[in-house]
Amino acid sequence: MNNPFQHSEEYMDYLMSLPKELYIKILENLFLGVFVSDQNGKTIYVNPAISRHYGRLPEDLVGDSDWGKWEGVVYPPAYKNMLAMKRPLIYRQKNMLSRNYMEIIDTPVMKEDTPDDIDFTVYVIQENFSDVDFDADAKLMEKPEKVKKRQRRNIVGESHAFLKRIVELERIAKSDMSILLLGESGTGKTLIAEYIHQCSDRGFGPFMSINCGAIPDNLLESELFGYASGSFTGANTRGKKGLLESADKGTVFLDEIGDLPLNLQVKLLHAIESKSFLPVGGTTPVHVDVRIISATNKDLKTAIAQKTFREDLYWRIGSFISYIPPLRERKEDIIPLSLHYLKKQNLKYGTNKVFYSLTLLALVNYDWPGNIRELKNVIERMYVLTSGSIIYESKVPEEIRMHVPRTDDKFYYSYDQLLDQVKSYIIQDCYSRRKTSVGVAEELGITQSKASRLIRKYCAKEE
Ligand SMILES: Nc1ncnc2c1ncn2[C@@H]1O[C@H](COP(=O)(O)OP(=O)(O)OP(=O)(O)O)[C@@H](O)[C@H]1O
Repeated sequence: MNNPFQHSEEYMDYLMSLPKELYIKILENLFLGVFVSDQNGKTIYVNPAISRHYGRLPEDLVGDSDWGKWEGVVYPPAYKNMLAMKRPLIYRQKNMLSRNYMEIIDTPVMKEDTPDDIDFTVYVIQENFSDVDFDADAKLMEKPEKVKKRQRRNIVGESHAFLKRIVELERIAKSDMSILLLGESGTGKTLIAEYIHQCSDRGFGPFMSINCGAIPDNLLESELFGYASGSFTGANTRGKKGLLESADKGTVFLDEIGDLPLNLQVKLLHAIESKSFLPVGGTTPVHVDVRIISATNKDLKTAIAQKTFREDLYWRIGSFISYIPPLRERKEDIIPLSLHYLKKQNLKYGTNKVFYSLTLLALVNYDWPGNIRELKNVIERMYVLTSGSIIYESKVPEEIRMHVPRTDDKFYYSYDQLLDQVKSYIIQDCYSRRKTSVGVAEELGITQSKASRLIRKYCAKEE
């Protein structure tokens, strides 16, 4: 297609005078994924944003004309249709890494002298933004100091599933509403609770947290509410402030609230409603001004039905309820989080280690039952185990490397794609152990030339 918007000669001259580095920087910093293929379908340019969608590094894709590799992550392929129609195509594809839909625009650029021939094709890829709360983002833009705060914190996440919650919580932070964070262990509830506190007007006040499930019941009451002098044997004679009092003008984070014993649930409910309570053994009420943020990975609705959690307390602590999705439901965050934790290790030890692309792919394909806590541990472990500068897939713990993605979504993988994935895992695993095509051929009972071909296909860089 010829570009209908032709520049004037002067403007063209101006564009030509700009340094090449500027164009590279612009493309490299685009949030949208861009890649370009030549007239034969060979990839000639890939920007870093593509890694977010495909879990592969640009350098691993450039020079590649094996569309099967791309089709393995995006379904259905539309490239051939675009070539036949010779006009821009706009369509949606399901990203096989994140399971989200992406919007893609393929634009063929025709040759100047033979306008029927494609010179190259530009592909622009973006997530589906339909569920983004643009109003909330616009409000944040009006308040640069808030955005700065957001950047200051160590909260990493680019998926809409995650960003949507964060933007919502940033808004709620300003009010004094109680917040209940629900989500599996390791999803970042504690980190987010601290962030809410930072974003709130209480940010300069204290942030006190307690794990209700980790402290024996008999100590929990005095930890929370403090005790009066001489209230029990062994107690400090001057008495002790409890967590609620220490957090006055700040925020109290009650982690594992589902483990709070029933008698303390009653006392907590009363303290929240009257903004005062009696310390253990005390007779004078203590008045406090605190905001309560709670978290649990338990199903509180079931606990209410089983009468182990009070419904009135549930509504008190959960004026706003936010569900922090597990990592397997926001796979787009795996690569940014992995890079974040690798960067931290590099900074700590003054090194410059990088991931091999298949390492990242293996991480993305795993379900992470321990969520971000597990991911962080795995990155730190791989970092320590790598003596060179590239963290190869062989350093990924075996249970993660051998994990074949779930296939409960039938539309998700075709039979051929599934077969290809399995082949890829077998070859990669065998090659990471045997190191040579002779070894792979021997172990799998195939000819060496077939082994070499499969290694080139599935572990291209390592051969
Ligand atoms: N979005 C994030 N960006 C960077 N690091 C994160 C993020 N979310 C969580 N982490 C890190 O993952 C680890 C676990 O997070 P956190 O303790 O907040 O989870 P949790 O949901 O409170 O877990 P639990 O329910 O077991 O208490 C921490 O080291 C935290 O710093």
